[in-house]
Amino acid sequence: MTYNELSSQIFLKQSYLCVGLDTDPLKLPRHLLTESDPVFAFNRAIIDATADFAVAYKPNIAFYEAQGPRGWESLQRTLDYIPSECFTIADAKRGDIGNTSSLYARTFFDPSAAGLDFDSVTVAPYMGHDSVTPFLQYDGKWVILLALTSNVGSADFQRQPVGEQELFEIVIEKAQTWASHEQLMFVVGATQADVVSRIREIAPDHFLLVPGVGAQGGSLAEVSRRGLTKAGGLLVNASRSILYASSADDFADRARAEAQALQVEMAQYLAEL
Ligand SMILES: O=C(O)c1cc(=O)[nH]c(=O)n1[C@@H]1O[C@H](COP(=O)(O)O)[C@@H](O)[C@H]1O
Repeated sequence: MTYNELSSQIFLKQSYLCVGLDTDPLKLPRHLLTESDPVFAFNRAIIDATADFAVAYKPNIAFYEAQGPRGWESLQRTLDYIPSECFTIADAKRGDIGNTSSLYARTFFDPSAAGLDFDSVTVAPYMGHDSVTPFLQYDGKWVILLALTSNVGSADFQRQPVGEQELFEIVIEKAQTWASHEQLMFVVGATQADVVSRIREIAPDHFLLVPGVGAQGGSLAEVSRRGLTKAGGLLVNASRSILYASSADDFADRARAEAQALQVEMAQYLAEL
C-alpha cells in the first residue's frame, strides 16, 4: 500500500486506528475452543467487528510463533482475512546482519518464496543500516523502525543523551538517509507524547506507529494533537483494550464499541487539522 493510499483510507474512514491482534490462546472465550482454529475464529470475529473503524491491523508475531506450526497457520489465515483496504503490520521487531535480515524480509514480504504478504514489518535499528536495508528492497513494502518505544526501559538507551540530542533522535535522522517517508515509519510510544512535537520537527512527513493507548495508559488526545499531519501521519494501535474488552460471548460487540469510541475521538482530531 502506498503513502497516498494509506492517507486516503484515513480520511475516508475518519480513523487512524490500528487494531493489534495480540491474540492470547489462554484468553479466548470458551465457546471458541471447539473451533478447528480458535485463534483464527477469534481474529475473524474481531476483524468483522472492527473493520468499519480501523485502517490497519497489527498481529504481534510472538503470539503466533509461541503456538508452533499451528500459530503460523492461524497467522496466515488471519492475514488472508484482513480486508484488502487495510494496512497490515507484522509486528516482529526483527533486524540482524544483512543476509539474515534478507531472510526475515522474505518471511514477511515474499509469498512467492513461502513467505507472508504483509505491507510492513517492525524492525529494530540497533544493528544499523545493513540490518535494515534488506527490508527496503521490496516495492510497496514498509519498514516501521523502533524509535522511541512505549516501555519504561526506553530510558536505558533510547533517551540517553548523545551530544545535544537523545539517541532516538539520531535514529530518526539517520534512518531518513536510508529511505523516504514513502517506505519508512517510526514507532513512537503513546506514553512518550511529550516528545511527539520534537519528533515532528525532525520527521515532519513520516507516519508514526503509536502503540500504548488503552492498556498502557497513553493519551490519544496528546499524541493526536502533536502528531497528526495533513496526510494523517499517525497509526494509533490498541490491542488488549479492544481484544479483551469482554471475555464473555459479547466479546466482539464490546470490541466493536471500543474501536468505535476511538474512531469517534480520532474523527474529532482529524476535523481540527
Ligand atoms: O512495535 C510495537 O508495536 C510496540 C512498540 C512499543 O514501543 N510498544 C508496544 O506496546 N508495542 C506493541 O504494541 C502492542 C501494544 O499492546 P496493548 O498495550 O495491549 O495495546 C503490543 O503488541 C506491543 O508489542
